[in-house]
Amino acid sequence: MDRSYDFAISYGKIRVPLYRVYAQPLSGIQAIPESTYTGRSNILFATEVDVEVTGRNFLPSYTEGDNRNVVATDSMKNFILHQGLHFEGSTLEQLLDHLGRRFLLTYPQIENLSLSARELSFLPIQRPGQDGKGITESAVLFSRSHNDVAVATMAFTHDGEQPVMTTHRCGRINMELFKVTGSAFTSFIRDEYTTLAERVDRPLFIHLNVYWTYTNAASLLNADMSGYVPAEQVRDVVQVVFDDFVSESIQHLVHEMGCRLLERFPQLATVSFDAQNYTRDLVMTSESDDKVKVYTDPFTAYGDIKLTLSRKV
Ligand SMILES: O=c1[nH]c(=O)c2[nH]c(=O)[nH]c2[nH]1
Repeated sequence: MDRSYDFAISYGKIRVPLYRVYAQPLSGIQAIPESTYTGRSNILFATEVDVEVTGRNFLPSYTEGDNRNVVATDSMKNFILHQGLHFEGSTLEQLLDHLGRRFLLTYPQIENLSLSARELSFLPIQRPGQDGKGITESAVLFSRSHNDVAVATMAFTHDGEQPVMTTHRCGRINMELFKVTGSAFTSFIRDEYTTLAERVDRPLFIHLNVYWTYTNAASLLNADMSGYVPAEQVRDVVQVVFDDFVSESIQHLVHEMGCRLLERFPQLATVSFDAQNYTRDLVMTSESDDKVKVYTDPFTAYGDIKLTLSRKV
């Protein structure tokens, strides 16, 4: 039998949980008008890391059962956890850069590597100050948050002896934003398939992922964090735009968000959005006050709107 097929192969480990305590605090962040965020203590720096190896030299592990160029995914997990202790940075991206370079130096057998990190969000609990005055944040107790989180992905390869980063993408995912008034969707194509009413003012509920890349990856990794764009600030800009902007559609909204982000952060090259439409269906309007309404979940399929804005070169 002829078995000369084309191959697309990769292997790795997904969701390696890493809880590093007392990592380097994140400071030196430029403040922006839309956000109070200027850094974090990193007393608890928690993330899940994915590692994916690509290349050709481990093809024999598939075709012949020859594992001589295979790094056991269990060793990858141990390597990540071990490096967690040596990590001296303060961001997800610095962690991936640290891991990527060391993976390639440690395992020359690995041709190309993609690493992703997803924040495991923990927020300090609020409590009365030790002096009995005011409310302060605990320095030891953190509450797991299942809100939106920061993500990052980086790819690495060898340039001679040296590991190099080839691509990067940062992000904030799982935002869920409900705006009760100030969003429209009208004047779309109407034909025999149209049941949707024109809505000059709809309650717009979206699930939103935002991603961005830098023009120069150095501003992303510099120890001087003045060019770093924290995912929390991106979230805050996106939220403020949604709050302010009366959109004609989600397409219109994400375009405005994208323009505002590229204006706010000149160091960024691209911003991308994946927005899902979870707009609720109207059930009833109050007879005495037409601002007061009840909505319920809509039909379970949802619209999916995507956009990438790139600065012209
Ligand atoms: O913002 C929207 N964009 C669409 O393309 C669309 N399509 C739809 O049915 N509702 C909406 N809302």
